[in-house]
Amino acid sequence: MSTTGPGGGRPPGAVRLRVPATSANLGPGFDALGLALGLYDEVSVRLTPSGLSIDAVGPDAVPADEAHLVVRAIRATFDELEWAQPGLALRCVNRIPHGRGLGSSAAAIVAGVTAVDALAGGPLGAAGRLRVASAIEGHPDNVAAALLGGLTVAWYEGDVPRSLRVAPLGELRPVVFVPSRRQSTEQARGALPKQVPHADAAVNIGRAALLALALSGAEPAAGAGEERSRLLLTATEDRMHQPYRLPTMPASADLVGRLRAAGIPAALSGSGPSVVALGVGGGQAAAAIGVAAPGFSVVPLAVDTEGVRVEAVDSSE
Ligand SMILES: Nc1ncnc2c1ncn2[C@@H]1O[C@H](COP(=O)(O)OP(=O)(O)OP(=O)(O)O)[C@@H](O)[C@H]1O
Ligand SMILES: N[C@@H](CCO)C(=O)O
Repeated sequence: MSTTGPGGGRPPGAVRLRVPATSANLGPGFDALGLALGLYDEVSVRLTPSGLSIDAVGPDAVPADEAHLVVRAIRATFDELEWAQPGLALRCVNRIPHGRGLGSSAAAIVAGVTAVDALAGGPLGAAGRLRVASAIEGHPDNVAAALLGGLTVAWYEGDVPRSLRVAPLGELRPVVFVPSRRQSTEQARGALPKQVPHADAAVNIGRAALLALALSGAEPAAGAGEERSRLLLTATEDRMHQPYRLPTMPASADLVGRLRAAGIPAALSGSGPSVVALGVGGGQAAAAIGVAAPGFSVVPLAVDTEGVRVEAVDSSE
């Protein structure tokens, strides 16, 4: 690692940004599909001569030292740019609940990587931000949606993550059901088998392709709202991860089952235990909200179409 930034010194400055929650998988799109949601963490980063201070507000406890995930992402990005590590003063307003399947870790990582890239004048670019953030997160689906907003597909070419974004259907009205219980993504990935039956993989390929088309506005033959709802119900079926994870989350399993029985396209959000309902139009959102969900907070959310937003950057300090 070099000990200097451009011009021979520590890059100066401060940056403030907001970053959205994300729901990954959406049923069949395991590790590939992501949807950005209108719920935001806010992060301000100021570079200082030395030391580390973290002022974090939010319902979940976070470390106040170098283990803090935003700090780890900032450090990784300085290393990537081969710049000397600065002191840091962070202020975080955390609204995305942690360990619930709403992409809190991806949001923290994207915030750190984007903050440094913005202060440095953008040398990483979109591809570099995705690469650095995915390497920390371990998979690119939440990260892509948090960076780009909207509906994203993420994949690897060799070991290089790539992503594509579309603005999803304007009538999409996501509702998330958030339990108080946490489950780490690492734990939830531990429930997955090394191999799945070929027939299940084939079903998932068809469902994921259908979901991407249906969510990005491709018209069902008859063009009617009800038809699209039915398509989405089919398109959110999954045989790759939920059959293995849901038995470890009985309340989420029960809720997904009851929402789907009511005709509402529902799936685990990310690795759970939150559940996401992908209703189309106000009627389906209201129907989802009306399904009894004891133990869950019911949160209707807009779709975020922008991704992480740098709200202020001052490189002159
Ligand atoms: N804003 C934050 N500041 C610091 N650490 C955070 C922040 N958000 C998340 N983390 C860290 O990430 C952990 C949660 O990550 P995890 O991947 O298990 O769940 P998630 O990202 O909320 O859900 P999912 O990945 O399934 O969408 C927290 O326990 C915490 O250690
Ligand atoms: N695709 C990841 C998302 C985690 O939010 C998983 O299901 O483990």
